[in-house]
Amino acid sequence: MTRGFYIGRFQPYHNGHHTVIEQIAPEVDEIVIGVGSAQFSHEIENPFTAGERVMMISAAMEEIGIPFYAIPIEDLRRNALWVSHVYSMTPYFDVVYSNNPLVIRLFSEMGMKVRTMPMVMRKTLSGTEIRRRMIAGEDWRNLVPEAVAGVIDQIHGVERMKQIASSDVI
Ligand SMILES: Nc1ncnc2c1ncn2[C@@H]1O[C@H](COP(=O)(O)OP(=O)(O)OP(=O)(O)O)[C@@H](O)[C@H]1O
Ligand SMILES: NC(=O)c1ccc[n+]([C@@H]2O[C@H](COP(=O)(O)O)[C@@H](O)[C@H]2O)c1
Repeated sequence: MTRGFYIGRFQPYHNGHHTVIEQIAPEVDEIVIGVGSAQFSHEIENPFTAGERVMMISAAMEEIGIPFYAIPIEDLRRNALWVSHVYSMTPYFDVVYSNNPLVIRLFSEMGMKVRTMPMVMRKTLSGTEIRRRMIAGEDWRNLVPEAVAGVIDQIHGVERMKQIASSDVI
């Protein structure tokens, strides 16, 4: 039994994340998905709650069909303790998948096996670009799995983003 760990903020979960998970799936029996910066929501950079992000991930994972756990993980102001904090919240895992230099360093220093994944269409498949498009009223739906667009509609996510963006200016 091999378990992989993949962490992100998933603000929102998009097709870049989905492609990474499709690539991880054949290499492991189960995936532990860490929903990072879980304490943040209703901010321009972090509009969605951890629970909403769990809904997006769960909806998207249905079409991949591998057993998974989506686990919210709050940030900790002590990088040296963060890996232990993650371990305390998750099922055991054997390998970490990340492109985040700090995540790679912290897990590597603890002796964990870490794999990086190629970036996919990074100009458009980025949370930052998708949030920008949502606020600007541009098309973002083709950048996320259909099931994720459904969750964002259900929670009136775009309306929230626009409202947060306008009150940020005031
Ligand atoms: N297009 C992509 N292709 C492959 N990996 C990606 C892509 N976008 C993000 N990732 C990776 O997925 C993990 C989680 O990313 P994250 O949730 O921060 O998304 P993001 O698009 O980078 O978000 P933001 O723009 O809000 O910072 C990171 O390791 C990141 O490098
Ligand atoms: N000290 C900490 O709290 C700490 C350290 C490293 C990564 N993280 C979190 O892990 C996640 C990494 O995801 P990204 O690769 O999407 O940035 C983020 O939510 C980040 O805040 C937290």
